[in-house]
Amino acid sequence: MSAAPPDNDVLWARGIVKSHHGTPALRGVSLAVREGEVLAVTGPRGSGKSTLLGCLSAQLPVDEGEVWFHSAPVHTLGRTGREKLRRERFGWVGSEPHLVPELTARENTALPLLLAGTGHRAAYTAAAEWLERLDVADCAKRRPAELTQAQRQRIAVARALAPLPRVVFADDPGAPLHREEREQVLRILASAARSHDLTLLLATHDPEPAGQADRTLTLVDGRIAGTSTTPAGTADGRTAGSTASGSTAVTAAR
Ligand SMILES: Nc1ncnc2c1ncn2[C@@H]1O[C@H](COP(=O)(O)OP(=O)(O)OP(=O)(O)O)[C@@H](O)[C@H]1O
Repeated sequence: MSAAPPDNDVLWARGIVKSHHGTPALRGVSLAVREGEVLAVTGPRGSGKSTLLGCLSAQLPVDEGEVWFHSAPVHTLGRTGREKLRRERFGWVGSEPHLVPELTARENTALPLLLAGTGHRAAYTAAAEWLERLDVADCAKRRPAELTQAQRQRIAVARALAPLPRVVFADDPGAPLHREEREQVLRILASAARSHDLTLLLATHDPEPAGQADRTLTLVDGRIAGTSTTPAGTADGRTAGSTASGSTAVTAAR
C-alpha cells in the first residue's frame, strides 16, 4: 500500500479496476482531485463515468487499486465505513431526483440535515436558503408530484448541497432536462460549489458542461483518454492544454 496522497488532493485514486458481473467498466484509472476543484468527467455512453463516480464516492468497492479521501484509504473500508463516509462527507445528485413523495420540497431539502442531527429550526432555515439560491423558493411547500422535472432536479441539488459536503458527486444531473434547463442547473451547481468551496465531480456524456469545470477528464472504454484544463478565471467553455493520456494519467490529471 502507498503512503497517503498529498494534502491538497481531496480525492486521489490509483489504478482503479472495476467490473460489473464480469463486464469491465474501469480498466486502470488514476487521478487526483484538488480541494475546491470542479472536475468534469466526460465520455461516450458506457465509458465508465458512473462507475468512476461510484468508486470515488464509496458507493462501489473497487476490484483493484486505491481510492483515498484526504488521508483515509477508502478502498480498505467495509460497507459501514463507506456508508459513514458518504453520509458525513459526500453529497450526491443523480439523473433522477429521487425525492420523498410525501414530503414538501423544503422537508426534502432539510432531511439530510435532520438525519445528521441538525436542530429543526437550523435545518429548515438552511433548506429555505438553498431553495432560494436554486431559484425554487416558491416551491418550498409543494410536494414532488406538484412540481416540474426541472424544479424537482433543482430541489435534489439543494438537498445535496445543504449539508455542505466536502465533495459533491453529480452523475449526469441534467440528463432528464431540456438543454436550457440543463445548462442552468449545471451552472447553478458549479457556482454554488465554487462559492462554498466545495469540490464537485460532474459526470456527463454531454461535452458542453465541461465549460463549467476547471478541468475535464475524458473516459473511453474504462480508461482516461485525455484531460483538458479551463484557463483560470473562466468558466465559459474555452479550454486549453489538452493532453491525450493513458499510462501517464496521474501526471496528466494533476
Ligand atoms: N449494474 C451493472 N451491471 C452490469 N453492467 C454494468 C452495470 N453498470 C454498468 N455496467 C457496464 O459497465 C460499463 C460502464 O458503465 P457506466 O454506467 O459506468 O458508463 P457511463 O459512461 O456512466 O455510461 P452512461 O453515459 O450511459 O451513463 C458499461 O459497459 C455498462 O454496460
